[in-house]
Amino acid sequence: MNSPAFLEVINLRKSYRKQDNNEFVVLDKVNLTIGENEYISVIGHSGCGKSTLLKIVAGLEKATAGRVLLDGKEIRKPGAERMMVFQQYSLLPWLTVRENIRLAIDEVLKNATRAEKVSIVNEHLAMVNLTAAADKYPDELSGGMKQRVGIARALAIRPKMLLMDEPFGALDALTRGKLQRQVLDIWENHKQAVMMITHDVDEAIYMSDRIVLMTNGPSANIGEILDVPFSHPRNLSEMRNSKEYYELRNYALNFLEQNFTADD
Ligand SMILES: Nc1ncnc2c1ncn2[C@@H]1O[C@H](COP(=O)(O)OP(=O)(O)OP(=O)(O)O)[C@@H](O)[C@H]1O
Repeated sequence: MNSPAFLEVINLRKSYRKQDNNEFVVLDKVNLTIGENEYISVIGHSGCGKSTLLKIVAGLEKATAGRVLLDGKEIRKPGAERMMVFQQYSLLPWLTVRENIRLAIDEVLKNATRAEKVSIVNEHLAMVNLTAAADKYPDELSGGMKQRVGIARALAIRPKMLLMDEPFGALDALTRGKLQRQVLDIWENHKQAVMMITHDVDEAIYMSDRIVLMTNGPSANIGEILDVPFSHPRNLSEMRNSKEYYELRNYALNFLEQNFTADD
């Protein structure tokens, strides 16, 4: 089932030095590969190190030991081939929707002509249904719209890999469902490697090809990786009517329950 490795996380360890000078090991012996067109979700209890893992892949944090390779090359710093979408929208409030997306394109696609840049902005505004809101400022947008700008901005750079840290976590259930569908539509049409952190087992099953279940920290690592047995494009109501859906859901929930500690 696994496609050839595009992202390779090899024996990754991340620790911090505590105030008493002892080492606090967040992640230890983490091994993971992600295929070029694969959508992976990472689930685990709060504080187990999911964001730390994502930040190391993004190049925002350094591993203490081990290696992370993208397309065979070691990741040492952030790069435009890996774009990050955060739970909080991180838009520049003094720029319009269009300008927020354009800024990212100006920074990364330096050789594109002005006309090409305008066309990329328009294409990505349309992709997330924001054409009508293009000239609005972030303050004038709902949470779901802001998150769509963040996603359009990340995709506009045409990254090889999309890194998302609970991208739907701050949204109400209805908006979350709509945005999950939209992101899945985009991904089903323009496949790329995705690593998405979520706390929501249903979201992980709906969207991803494989689900990475992390053990609790300290020294967290990968407990199990579950294959999601549904092909794309996916239909949520059909999936929810199937036995496999509930078996997988229960399996993942049981895993998380068994790894529950007093700190959670
Ligand atoms: N800069 C840092 N210095 C010291 N400890 C840190 C630092 N960053 C993270 N940690 C610790 O590493 C552990 C993992 O944090 P991380 O944010 O990766 O967890 P998480 O699984 O993403 O949590 P959540 O689901 O709550 O977002 C936590 O115990 C956290 O306190």
